[in-house]
Amino acid sequence: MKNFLLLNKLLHLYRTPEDQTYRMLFVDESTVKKILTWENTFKAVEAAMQRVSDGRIVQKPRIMTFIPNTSNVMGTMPGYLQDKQFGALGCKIVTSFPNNAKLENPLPSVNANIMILDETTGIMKAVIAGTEITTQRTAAASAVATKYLYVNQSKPCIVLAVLGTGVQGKIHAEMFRHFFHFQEVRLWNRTKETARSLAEELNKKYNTDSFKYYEDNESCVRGADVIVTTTNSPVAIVRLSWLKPGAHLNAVGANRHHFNELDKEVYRNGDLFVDSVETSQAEIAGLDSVADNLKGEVGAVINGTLKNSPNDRITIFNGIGKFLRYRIGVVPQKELQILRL
Ligand SMILES: NC(=O)C1=CN([C@@H]2O[C@H](COP(=O)(O)OP(=O)(O)OC[C@H]3O[C@@H](n4cnc5c(N)ncnc54)[C@H](O)[C@@H]3O)[C@@H](O)[C@H]2O)C=CC1
Ligand SMILES: O=C(O)C1=NCCCC1
Repeated sequence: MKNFLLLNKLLHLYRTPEDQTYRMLFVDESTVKKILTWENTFKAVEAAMQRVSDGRIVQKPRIMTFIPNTSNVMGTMPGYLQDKQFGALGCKIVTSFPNNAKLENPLPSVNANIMILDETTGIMKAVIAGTEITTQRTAAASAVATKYLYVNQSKPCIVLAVLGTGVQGKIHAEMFRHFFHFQEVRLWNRTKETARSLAEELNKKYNTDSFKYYEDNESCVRGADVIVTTTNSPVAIVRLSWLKPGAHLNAVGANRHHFNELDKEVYRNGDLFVDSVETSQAEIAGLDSVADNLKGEVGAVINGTLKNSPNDRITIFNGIGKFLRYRIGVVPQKELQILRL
């Protein structure tokens, strides 16, 4: 207890030679939830993607520490983003412990904290709880990619299919309906009951019947305009023959098995976009096998330096190459104002 109090005191009162009263701020999850909106998260991620592609970001591939004999992993993601509104120097630590959901008192499987440092002195200014930021930022990255690779091409936004209804599945279903007004949002999950109860919860929340629960992944995907995969599946859950020409996919899930949610044939017959070619090449195992289909960065499409795919091509956004830039990029203006206090 004594140690805990001491640690707490040290954490909250960081002394510097210039300013003996410099205080470090801790922004907890409930404060983050009050500050973040889907709109400002979207804008921050959009800006971050652009900065990646115009070179105003310093960021090396994340370091993943795998815990032996488990599927648990800790990711360390340092970086610097130069941007008047969203910029910062910092590091996110995120863990993915898939069995947290099975605990007697279940916890989210993905948990994160973000350290923000002063860019002129290098002194730590704040620790921001990063779980909600990670949740929203990941879905916003898929939404930005979908906007620029699909929606802006005047393609239909009638049916959305979401495979996997955990934390990411839920936020993708809600955020995509919010931004793109899908008439039908199909939900599939390995444990059927989870998808059924999420459909029920969201229909109630939005007073609608647009959220539909599907018993099998094939019927969920067939006929969908946009597909999102948010699972830990080590085997393909989407096949090429189920897809409409010109459909768009966001592959969010899987860490060590990056390409496994989508069948290889999907990659071979689609155009693949990432958030950062450099970090994706370093991180995505097997990227070489589909290198011919890697078109480039979403940020380059936004910046107008990369052409979009023809309308009948399948497009894929592989969300695994994005690291700290979004964690930093997603710290919105209001939060930075708090940090400056
Ligand atoms: N690219 C990124 O920046 C991020 C990626 N992720 C990844 O997205 C995925 C989902 O994350 P969360 O929703 O936070 O996790 P979660 O634990 O809330 O949900 C996991 C989902 O995967 C499903 N699932 C697990 N094993 C499966 C299998 N063998 N086959 C089919 N479905 C299976 C579960 O039923 C559940 O729907 C994870 O792979 C996670 O690592 C999550 C956050 C950020
Ligand atoms: O980038 C992230 O954030 C995550 N990536 C994979 C594991 C969960 C969080």
